[in-house]
Amino acid sequence: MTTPPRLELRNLSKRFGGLHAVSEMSFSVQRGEIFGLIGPNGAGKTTLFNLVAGVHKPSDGQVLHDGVDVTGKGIDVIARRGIGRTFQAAHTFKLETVRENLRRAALLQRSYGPWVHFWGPRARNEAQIEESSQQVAAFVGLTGQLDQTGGALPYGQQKMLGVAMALMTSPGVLLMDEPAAGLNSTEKVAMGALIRRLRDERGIDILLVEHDMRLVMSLSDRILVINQGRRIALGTPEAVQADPAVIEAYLGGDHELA
Ligand SMILES: Nc1ncnc2c1ncn2[C@@H]1O[C@H](COP(=O)(O)OP(=O)(O)OP(=O)(O)O)[C@@H](O)[C@H]1O
Repeated sequence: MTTPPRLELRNLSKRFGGLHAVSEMSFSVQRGEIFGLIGPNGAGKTTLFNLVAGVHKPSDGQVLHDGVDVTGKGIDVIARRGIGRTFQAAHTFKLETVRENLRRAALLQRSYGPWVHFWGPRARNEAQIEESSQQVAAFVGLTGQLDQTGGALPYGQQKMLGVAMALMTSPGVLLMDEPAAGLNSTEKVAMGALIRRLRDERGIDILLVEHDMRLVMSLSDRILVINQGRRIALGTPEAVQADPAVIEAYLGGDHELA
């Protein structure tokens, strides 16, 4: 029996009233893959991302994770299945230490849904959480900052903390929404290296939504380009950059395609 793809979208659509934000989208993210998702402003990237993450319910179509239909499941179920999403820097807890942020992220996964009363924070082994926090902090380069408050970290490290928090839920696949946004060029290089290590050293597959073309082109194995909610190209970075439909979609846009 062949192994199912990590994520598979089948004819997925999302309408907001009369607006077709995502239309009949089909693609799969394979094991060991960094899969880029790009498109001009308003193309439907965030909507698609939120459909996979369980924030929105699709109007039509299916989402499969490891071959299991998870269509329309909520964020709690999605997270518990091992589909993680990075926390935006804005969603880290600024007044709490890095260690406390990581602990919260570990507990979040347990504190949703009907099991909340059984899975109260105490039910999880605190020593285990501390050990994971140290491992995750070391992995993203925040060991020396464990006792600093989130708000005291430079912005680049706050974004690293957002990735670290996602790792506390041990995801098999990670949805990353603009990990490079707001970073300077040195921080972008560090974030790119981290994303590669997530795949290479932790075996985490990545669905990457990113406006920084240089980064997405250099990291992704394959890239899906969407515009007005529809697929316009899917292929290697080289193939999509040379695709006339992609060049056309970006002409006059804010983003350079190189
Ligand atoms: N909750 C919502 N209600 C109504 N319309 C929405 C909603 N969310 C998104 N849209 C619309 O759906 C379309 C796709 O938006 P989306 O945010 O997914 O695009 P995007 O590719 O992520 O854009 P950007 O690159 O600017 O973040 C847009 O026309 C947007 O206005």
